[in-house]
Amino acid sequence: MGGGKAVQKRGRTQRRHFREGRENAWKYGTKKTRSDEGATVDDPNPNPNPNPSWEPFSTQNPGFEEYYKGQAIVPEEQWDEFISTLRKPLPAAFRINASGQFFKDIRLQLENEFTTSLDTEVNDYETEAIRPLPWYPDKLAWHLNFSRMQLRKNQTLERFHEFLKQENEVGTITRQEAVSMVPPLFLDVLPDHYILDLCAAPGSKTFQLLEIIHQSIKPGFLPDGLVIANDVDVQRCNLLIHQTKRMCSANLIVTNHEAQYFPSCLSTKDFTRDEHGELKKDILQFDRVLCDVPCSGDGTLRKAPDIWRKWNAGMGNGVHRLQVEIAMRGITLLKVGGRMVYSTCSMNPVENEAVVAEILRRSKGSVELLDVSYELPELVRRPGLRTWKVRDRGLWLATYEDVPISRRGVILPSMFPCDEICTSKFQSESLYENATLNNSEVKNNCSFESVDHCVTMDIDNDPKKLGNDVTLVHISKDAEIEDDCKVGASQNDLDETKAKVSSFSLEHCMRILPYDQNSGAFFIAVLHKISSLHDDSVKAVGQSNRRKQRTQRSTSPGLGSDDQPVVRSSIDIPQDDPGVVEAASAPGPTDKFPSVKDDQGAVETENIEAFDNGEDGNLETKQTKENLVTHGKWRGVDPVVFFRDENTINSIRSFYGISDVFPLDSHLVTRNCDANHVKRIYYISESVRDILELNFKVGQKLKITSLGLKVFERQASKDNSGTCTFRLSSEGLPLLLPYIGKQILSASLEDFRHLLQYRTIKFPDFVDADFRENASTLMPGCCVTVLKEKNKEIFQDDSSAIAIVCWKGKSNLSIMVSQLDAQELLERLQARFGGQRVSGPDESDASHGAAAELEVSGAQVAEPDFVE
Ligand SMILES: C[S@@+](CC[C@H](N)C(=O)[O-])C[C@H]1O[C@@H](n2cnc3c(N)ncnc32)[C@H](O)[C@@H]1O
Repeated sequence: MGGGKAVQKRGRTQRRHFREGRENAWKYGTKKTRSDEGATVDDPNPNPNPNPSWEPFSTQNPGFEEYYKGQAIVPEEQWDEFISTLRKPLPAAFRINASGQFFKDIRLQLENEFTTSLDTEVNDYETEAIRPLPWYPDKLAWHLNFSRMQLRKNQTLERFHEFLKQENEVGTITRQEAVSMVPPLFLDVLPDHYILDLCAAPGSKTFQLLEIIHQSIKPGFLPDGLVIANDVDVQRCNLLIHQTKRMCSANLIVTNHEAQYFPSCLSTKDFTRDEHGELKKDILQFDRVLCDVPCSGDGTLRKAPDIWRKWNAGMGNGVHRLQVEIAMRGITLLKVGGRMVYSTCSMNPVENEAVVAEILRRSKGSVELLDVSYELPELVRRPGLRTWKVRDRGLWLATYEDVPISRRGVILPSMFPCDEICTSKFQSESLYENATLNNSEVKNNCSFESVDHCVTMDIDNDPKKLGNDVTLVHISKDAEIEDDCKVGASQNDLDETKAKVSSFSLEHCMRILPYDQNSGAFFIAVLHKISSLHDDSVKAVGQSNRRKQRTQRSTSPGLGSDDQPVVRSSIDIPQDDPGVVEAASAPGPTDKFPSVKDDQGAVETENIEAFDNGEDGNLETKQTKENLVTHGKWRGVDPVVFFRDENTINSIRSFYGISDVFPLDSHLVTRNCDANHVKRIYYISESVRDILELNFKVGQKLKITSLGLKVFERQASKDNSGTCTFRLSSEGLPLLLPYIGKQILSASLEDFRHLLQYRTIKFPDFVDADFRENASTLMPGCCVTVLKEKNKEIFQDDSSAIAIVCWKGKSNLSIMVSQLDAQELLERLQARFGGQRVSGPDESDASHGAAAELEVSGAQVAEPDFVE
């Protein structure tokens, strides 16, 4: 535990240093710093400071300039504009959460109130202070013509800053780099799509994907599709869980796998026939796959200027192979007819065009690169390159033949723009076998902090907040970065005529450059799977998968059913499915797992659940305990179990009068096998349930770290008589609201506001006599209060219905809404219905609140948020 605290403290100090350093970079602008002096082309940092985190960031790196000039990434005459834009701070951007109840109000507020007031106040800017991004649909994404630092420092922007902070925290907006919003838009997602986000953390694109599938779904209904968001890094998975929790989706599964080995889930046990008599395969394949792969991150230079100092050509080379493997796994898991987007926040052709070309080469006509020039026409982008070079240890290499033998394990044929046939010439296993960069080596070689091109919230100074600084752990590996620049003294005599031009139509790829629309840089390619992959297309990847599995088997004793021999069934298993494991010997659908108790007891379970809920206090406990569970199938992650305790389900249904139309059976899950000790119950959509059942059939190959929407939480009150043991959760309320028939009140605007303002109100203090009466005669315990709008009947399934979870005590009614959410709701009500701006109990003279007796106290009843 102590260790955990120390780590936390160190993390905070590091983050503070990082922020200070970053701000200095902008303070000093592009002025030379000491570390720039005497820098040569091949030595970007000749004067390494013993404490580099204190050094103001240099925005110079001659190696960088030479590399990208050499790659002709921009026309020569535009170079100065390109490089000077890279040295300027990145303007902030954010998205409005389109599935939020108040998204139209927020958009209106931006269009009217803020656009005008900011333009007037901030008069030293030539262009508009804020504007919607022209290429983002429905004015849902906005660009600020000032940086995050200016936002923090400028007094006239303070109110806007406060607005952004609050809205981001409650989840109505998400701060995200503009270019990072692009890839999901090219996926062409529909609400019934099964989507796999292979490298998903910290989750900004996952959030977008969820928004798209939830759009236009009526309250009380769920989309048919789902998103599986995967990331190899468990800590970053937790950021993703935190980030996407604000979306309140029952259609999300978060998994923790190396994307290149993302499991195949194919059950050969329960094959059924469809209406045409065809065998229906029970297999996990996706309509859409997003491969937003780890990369060198030099497209985020404007946001993370420390990359200037770290950048070298080896970073892109070092991550190329992993990128190809992840992309090929994505293609393999994609349904025929499906679409995959490959993207990076790097400008480097070795990480971009070279990877796309290798996908096309390996898939031998089964995959095509789409021309999407007609989509998002207002987004300025440049065509992909057809020719490029590779740089290794100070040498430019035009073709693979130029690679010294000693470097052939690191510099791969697929990094060059060779044609389709060059694969067979080069793709011998031995070459790839030699390239043994594993994930941790890759981590050391590339700047993972920059891959976080989502800015969760970095505009205030709270170190507990999530932001791009969270990934600082990956910085400071400079010493381990193979500095290619130090080896070769200067340019070699490259015979430019030898450089090949790719035979693929790589101009269909898109490169977004910073100076075109004052943004960061990004690379996007849209691929379409025309037919199943040929057997040997996946061979390279498949073989390495099996090699990997063999290694795992020999090193980790408790791999569970993943550890079964690979058995192919006689039934037609798609060829593009490496690592298929027949499910015959796996447990059938069940809600108990024999190994669970052995691996982790209930205590561990509860801790992980708590962590899942963003209760930071439990993080250390979880981490400490997790250390104990270092092996075994679950390795620190609790398995998911269906919650089928009929007594509890019936009592919940009856207490809240939940209509029979709303299915609870087989849609509720927990992470605790012991029904008597379950603390939280989650709701899963039909699509998620199907995947979960398939996962059971195949022996739980998917390592699920989170899924579902929290709908009920256990409570214990002073007086248990007649009260349901589970209360409603705020996250789940919008889904359940249309089906709730009991324990529901409708309040006038005045009483509703008072409740939000004072949090607890004694019955006689309510203004509306009917409300007073109804509230006092309700069963004690959890209940719902819906706002009764003037001249409007309450329609609970009306998407505009505003409701909150409350607690009915002996003599008062209290809200079970966090302070921040209450404040936000008060402001939304004020914006929508007018009236005075009121604030929560902290700022007011809480006479009602002070007088009220808080009967929901007793720490077990509510989360700290709800207990005053
Ligand atoms: C570019 S970031 C993804 C950003 C994310 N898509 C978003 O929009 O928020 C790349 C992610 O890949 C993850 N990663 C690195 N290697 C991986 C691997 N082998 N398999 C899966 N994820 C990996 C990193 O942990 C990192 O979170």
